Amino acid sequence: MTKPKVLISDKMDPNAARIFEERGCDVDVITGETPEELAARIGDYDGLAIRSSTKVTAAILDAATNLKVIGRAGIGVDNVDIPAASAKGVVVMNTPFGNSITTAEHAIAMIFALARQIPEANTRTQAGEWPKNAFMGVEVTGKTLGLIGAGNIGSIVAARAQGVRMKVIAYDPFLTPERAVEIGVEKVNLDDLLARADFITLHTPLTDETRNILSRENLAKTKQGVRIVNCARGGLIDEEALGDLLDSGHIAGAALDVFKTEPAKGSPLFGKPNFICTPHLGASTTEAQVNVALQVAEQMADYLVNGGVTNALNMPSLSAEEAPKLKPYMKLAESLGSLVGQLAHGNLTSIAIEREGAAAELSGKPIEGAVLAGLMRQYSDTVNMVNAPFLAKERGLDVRSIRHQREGAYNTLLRVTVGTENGDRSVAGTLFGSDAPRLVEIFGVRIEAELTGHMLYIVNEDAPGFIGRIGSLLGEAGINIGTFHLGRRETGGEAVLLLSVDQPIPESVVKQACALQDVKLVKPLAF
Ligand SMILES: NC(=O)c1ccc[n+]([C@@H]2O[C@H](COP(=O)([O-])OP(=O)(O)OC[C@H]3O[C@@H](n4cnc5c(N)ncnc54)[C@H](O)[C@@H]3O)[C@@H](O)[C@H]2O)c1
Ligand SMILES: O=C(O)CC[C@@H](O)C(=O)O
Repeated sequence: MTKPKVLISDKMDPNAARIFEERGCDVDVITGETPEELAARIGDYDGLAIRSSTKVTAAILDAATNLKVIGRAGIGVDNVDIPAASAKGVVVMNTPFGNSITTAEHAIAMIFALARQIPEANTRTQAGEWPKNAFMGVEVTGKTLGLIGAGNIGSIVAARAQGVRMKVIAYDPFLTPERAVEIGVEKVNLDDLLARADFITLHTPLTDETRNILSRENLAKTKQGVRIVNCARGGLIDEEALGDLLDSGHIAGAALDVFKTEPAKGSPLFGKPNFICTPHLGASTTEAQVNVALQVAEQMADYLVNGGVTNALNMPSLSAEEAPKLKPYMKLAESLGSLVGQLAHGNLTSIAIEREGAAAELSGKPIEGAVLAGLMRQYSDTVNMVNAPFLAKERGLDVRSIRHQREGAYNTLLRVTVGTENGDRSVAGTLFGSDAPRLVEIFGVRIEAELTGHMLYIVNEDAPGFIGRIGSLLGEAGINIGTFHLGRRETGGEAVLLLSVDQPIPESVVKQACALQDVKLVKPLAF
């Protein structure tokens, strides 16, 4: 088997390259390329490991003909066009926890730097001024810290701030009352936070809801003398309004690690005495960079080599432990999806995926992704588990996953039912042993067959002599039959024949089969 190839395109701790190699991937480290250079190179790679400098745009993804996974060594993925990646079937992963402590510590450092004006005092002292009377700081003890966003980083900031005896209030619409109690913060609304906080720190992603959350209007609602820290994302604060309120003295100080436009090389905030900044250093500690490099390489290699999915933003997680258990189900699910896709006529309006017995104990989402991939392959060559759910949604397909606790005739069973304008059509399959997928029912007829390679599906009237006739036809056409499976609704009723053959069946032979006595339908299949 050829080794998966990974490109590391941003400066990353060398542990990442080592892990990729140890896990069986070939790895190249090529940083600092222009988008055009990256686009010209990316077609060779199965994986792309990045930090924040590489911008994975739709144009890069268009050129990424082999790409299967993008791994962000860090949290924010605003430099990746996730909808475009999903549409191309590329998994996007991040490392949501590896740099949280480090970034929270940076926010705390900014709070202290602002409270005691350390950067400016340092500069002027080293300039020989000894400006002892120019600086009067504030204590943080007893002050109110307002968190906007109380997720991973916000809650670590809360714990550290409580350690220095600050009172912590938080605005986060997704923070449950129980979690607020657990992390010891008072949950408040945004106006309340703006009115009460002596220090405000931001810890949300940049979304349509959070963009400009500290707008001119909201900044004006803050307490006189407030100090503001942003180590989350540029774009959360109106930088121009911030500058005006720093000048007017309404805001006593501001510390930014992140800017609306990065690299920020000429902000109007620069040079203001009560403004301090760092060049997006929130995650820049040795510990955090080792953490995220190790994690991203482990996760990406796990996906490329074993199919395990961790911390994906556009696909359900699948542990490396669960991945091998799910593997035969994925094959079964994809074959069943493919079978209904090939056989159901008319517009598909809905699909139901039922799991029973042992299958009911497994994660439903990956199985759903595999069924949809099999089904949608009728419409697109580039479909896979990542983009199939998006394609299905685009086509307006109503997708339902159902988990049954009932005992059935099989230890484990998957049933796929599609709704068409001609009614519902359903197929079902099981695993023989622990890993051999088998079809067990097709449109209400019991039949046992392995869905593999080229097959021929025939519906006929159950009558003597038919099997001989179809055998002779295929034999005369030089087509070798591999396996032969029969099922019927009732004696003398409708019968189903499913046979595997060693080569594609020519159209002329299909036509001859259609013309045989008692035949109602002939359909070549491919898996
Ligand atoms: N400066 C850096 O180098 C650096 C390093 C790491 C992370 N970050 C950034 O820090 C931010 C927070 O990271 P995290 O790991 O804590 O993320 P997280 O997802 O754990 O937490 C984000 C929190 O924001 C909340 N939120 C979402 N929408 C909101 C809204 N409209 N109003 C208020 N709260 C809202 C969410 O409920 C969640 O609790 C991210 O933007 C991340 O990219 C920056
Ligand atoms: O990689 C970096 O240095 C920045 C990381 C940070 O912005 C993140 O979102 O994880």
